Amino acid sequence: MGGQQYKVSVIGSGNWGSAIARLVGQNVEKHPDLFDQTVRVWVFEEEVNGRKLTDIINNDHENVKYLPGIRLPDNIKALSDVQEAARDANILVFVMPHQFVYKTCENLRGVIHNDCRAISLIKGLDFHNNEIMLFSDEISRILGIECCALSGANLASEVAEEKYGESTIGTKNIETDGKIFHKLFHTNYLNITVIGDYSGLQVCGALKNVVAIAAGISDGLKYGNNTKSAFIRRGLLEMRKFGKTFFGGVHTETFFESCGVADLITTCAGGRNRKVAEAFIGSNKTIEEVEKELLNGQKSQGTTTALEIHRFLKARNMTDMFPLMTSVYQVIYENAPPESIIDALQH
Ligand SMILES: NC(=O)C1=CN([C@@H]2O[C@H](COP(=O)(O)OP(=O)(O)OC[C@H]3O[C@@H](n4cnc5c(N)ncnc54)[C@H](O)[C@@H]3O)[C@@H](O)[C@H]2O)C=CC1
Ligand SMILES: O=C(CO)COP(=O)(O)O
Repeated sequence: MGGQQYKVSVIGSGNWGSAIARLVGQNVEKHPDLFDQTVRVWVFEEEVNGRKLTDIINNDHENVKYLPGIRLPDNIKALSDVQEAARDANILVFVMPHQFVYKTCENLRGVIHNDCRAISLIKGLDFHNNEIMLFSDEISRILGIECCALSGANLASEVAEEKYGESTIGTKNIETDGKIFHKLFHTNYLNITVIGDYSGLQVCGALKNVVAIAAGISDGLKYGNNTKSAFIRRGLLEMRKFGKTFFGGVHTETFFESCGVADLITTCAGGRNRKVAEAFIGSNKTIEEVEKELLNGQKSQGTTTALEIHRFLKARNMTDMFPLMTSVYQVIYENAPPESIIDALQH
C-alpha cells in the first residue's frame, strides 16, 4: 500500500465507538499523508427525539444518545448502511457489543478489499459450539483479512474528555500493523503501547467485565474497599489462569499492561458493569431489567460473558478452578445469595 492513503471506517457507534471515532477523526487530520481525511462510522440506526441518529450526528456533530455533550469532529460521516460505511475501506475499526459481531461481519462478507486490515476494540470472547475464540480471529476468518486488537483502561467518557490515559494494542505484526495502528490511536491524551500477546489482551478485556460485576456486588453489599480489592486481586489471578489454560502465547507481563490490571481497576471503580451489578443487589429485578433502566441502550458485557464462561467451564468440569467467575454467574443467574460471593475468596 506504499504511498496510498488509508481510508478508515469505524464499525459501531455506541459509547466507546463514538469516543474512538472522535479520537480517530482528530488523528487522521494529524497524518494527512497517511490517512484519508473522512472517517466513516456505521451507526445502528434508531430514532432519537423523532430524528434519525445518523442525521443528528451528521448535522449536529454529537451522538446525543450514546455520548451526549461531546462534540464530534466535522470529518466524521455517519452511515446507517454497514456496507456503504465499509466499502473501499483500508482500515476497519470494530467497536460494538460482542453479541452483534457475527451478524455485522456476515453483512460485510464480499464487500471488503483483501488489502484491508482490521482492529477489534470489542471486550468479549466468542463462545461458539462449545469452543472459545478471539473476536480478532473470527473477524479475520469471516472477512479474510488480518485483524489485531486494542484494549485498555479506557472509560469512553474520560477518553472523550481527553483526560490522560493509556491503552494497549496486541498484534502478530508489530512492525506493520503495530506501527499503522499506533499512528491511528496514539495521542497526547491516550498513550498506546504495542505488544505481541493479542490473545492475553483480549482475555483481559473480556474477563475484567466479570470481575467488575463481583466488585459491583461487593459495593451493593457495602463491603468496603478492602473486600473490593480482594475481588480485584483474585479476579486478576483467574484472568491469568484462564488465559494460560485456554490460549497459547499468553504472557504474565500482559496482565501488567493497560489492558490488564489498569483496565480491571478502572472498570471496578467507574464502569457500567460495576454500576449495574451494584444496583442489582436488593433490587428484586433481573440484571437485564436493571441494565435497561440504568444504561439507556448501552450494554454491560460482563453479564453475557459470565454466562458464556460458565457454560464453557461446566462442559469441561472446570468450574472449581475459577471460583470467582462461577460465583458471579450463580449470583446473577441462579439466585444464589449475593453474600455467597465471599466464599469464592476463601476457596
Ligand atoms: N463504553 C466504554 O467505556 C468502553 C467500551 N468498550 C467495549 O467496546 C464495545 C462497544 O461498546 P460501546 O461502544 O460502549 O457500546 P454501547 O454499549 O454504548 O452501545 C450499544 C451499541 O450497540 C448498538 N446496537 C444495539 N442493537 C444492535 C444490533 N442489533 N446490532 C448492532 N448494533 C446494535 C447500539 O446502536 C449502540 O451503538 C464493547 O465490547 C465494550 O465492552 C471498551 C472500552 C471502553
Ligand atoms: O472497558 C471499559 C473501561 O476500560 C468500560 O467498562 P464498562 O463496560 O464496565 O463500562
